[in-house]
Amino acid sequence: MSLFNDTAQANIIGLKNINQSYDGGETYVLENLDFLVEDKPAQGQFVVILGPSGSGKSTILRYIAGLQEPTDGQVLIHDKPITDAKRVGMVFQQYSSLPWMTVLDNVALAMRYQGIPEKERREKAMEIIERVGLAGHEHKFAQYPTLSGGQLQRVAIARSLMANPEILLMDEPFGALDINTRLQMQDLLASIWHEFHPTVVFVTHDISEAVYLGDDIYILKAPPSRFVHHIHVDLPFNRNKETKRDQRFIDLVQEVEDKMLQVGQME
Ligand SMILES: Nc1ncnc2c1ncn2[C@@H]1O[C@H](COP(=O)(O)OP(=O)(O)OP(=O)(O)O)[C@@H](O)[C@H]1O
Repeated sequence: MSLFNDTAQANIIGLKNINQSYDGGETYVLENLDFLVEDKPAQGQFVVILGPSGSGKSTILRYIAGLQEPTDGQVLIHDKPITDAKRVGMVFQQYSSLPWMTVLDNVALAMRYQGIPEKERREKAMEIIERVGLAGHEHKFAQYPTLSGGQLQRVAIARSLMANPEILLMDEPFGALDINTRLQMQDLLASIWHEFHPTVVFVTHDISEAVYLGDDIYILKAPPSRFVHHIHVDLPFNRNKETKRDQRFIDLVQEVEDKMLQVGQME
């Protein structure tokens, strides 16, 4: 039985029958992989991908961003072959800002190629800088240690939001942050998501983070990888610190952990 709802009217993301080899077909990182994300316009959704190290999570994000084509298979956005990934934003674990530019210039740059006048670009950039909690830092260079790791990830999120992405891809965005900053960033992301409601595809190794942020969690097995589990997160829409003490949250974390242990033992 498919893990995905293939009766959905329309999918915003469709990976179909994907095979990926990096050594000319001797071994496959991904084999017969499908990944469908239903289109929920004006509502968005938050999908989390978990899987062992090397199971192809970043590879999957690169397909959706249009940065890489699979060895075989189809990559569809809105049920059409991916042609233009302009409305796909991406945030990586490593800071993806330009360190020789200020925070304001980094954020405004995302709109430079859209033909929007500079004054308007800067005003819009300042709104988003304020939204991610960086007001007062806009004239600093986007580099460490002028800004902390958490602040640099705020810049990366602000940059990605500027383009008003329909799809936001996040590859372990909080993986390098200390625990307090990580928790703050999770709440920032959750509130931004409620406001902008893009479709987020989020990769993490942190199970508690996956359950806290996700609507749906998909788990990859080790290579040759494909998705082997789907867990729907039936927690309230608005989550906060209290949610993590809720018995349902604790049970879901346990369920995901059991499934991760199980995939670790799969051939
Ligand atoms: N361009 C490439 N050339 C060769 N091998 C690659 C390339 N990109 C990825 N791989 C290999 O494919 C496998 C999957 O890589 P990928 O980065 O997608 O996994 P991941 O699940 O994101 O890993 P991690 O959790 O460790 O970040 C790894 O074995 C990696 O070495």
